[in-house]
Amino acid sequence: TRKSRPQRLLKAVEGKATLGDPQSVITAIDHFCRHKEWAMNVGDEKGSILDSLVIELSPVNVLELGTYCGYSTVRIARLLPPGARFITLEFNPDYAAVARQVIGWAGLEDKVQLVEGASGDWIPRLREHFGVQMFDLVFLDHWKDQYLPDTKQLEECGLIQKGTVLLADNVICPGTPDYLKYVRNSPHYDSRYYRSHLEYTKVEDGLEKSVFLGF
Ligand SMILES: O=c1[nH]cnc2c(O)c(F)c(-c3ccc(F)cc3)c(-c3ccc(F)cc3)c12
Ligand SMILES: [Mg+2]
Repeated sequence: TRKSRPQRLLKAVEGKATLGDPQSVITAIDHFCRHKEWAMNVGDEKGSILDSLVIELSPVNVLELGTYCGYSTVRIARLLPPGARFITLEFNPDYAAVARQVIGWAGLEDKVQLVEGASGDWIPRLREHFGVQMFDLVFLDHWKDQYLPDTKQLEECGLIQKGTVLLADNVICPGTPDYLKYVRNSPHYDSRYYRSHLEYTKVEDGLEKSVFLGF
């Protein structure tokens, strides 16, 4: 059967990137998505905003919800300090299989723990399963309807604490209205919108950065 889009994206990485060179993997994916086939990676424009935030935060414990092909996983992992811990959750096994290979091609497999399954099932088990106490950064980039319930579950499990930064993709396109209303109206979050564009297009989209202020 015809290869899937993620598999074609992986072929583009294998054909163009240099093994062990994360930047070449990022460049190869962006080229493929801009010139061959659009795919829902955070992309180069929003990716640069993500980079700046990771560099500024220098997070030790990072959670990504929604791995897809591993593009943002590579963008984040390549900037983490030694000893940092990075868990990325992916629901779709086909996406996870491609992401493992993309992350491997970037030479970052030792920095990332890719966990397959539903975020709602895994969030309550992260502490006892991975020994993580809290996250410094959570990148929300999975299913838009899951952003709010997963955030509430992370709060309830104590995995979001004073200073934790939530960064959410696609808050305009396709949009996450209930999540935006929550973080923007809650006295427990300091929220701001980074205006950008839907990956590889001129359509408006952006990232919402929300800092938890404590209960
Ligand atoms: O689902 C997503 N997760 C994470 N990031 C995403 C992302 O960065 C996107 F740009 C899109 C997107 C936006 C506009 C569009 F036209 C197509 C796809 C989606 C998305 C939205 C609705 C769907 F039915 C399927 C995919 C996602
Ligand atoms: Mg996205």
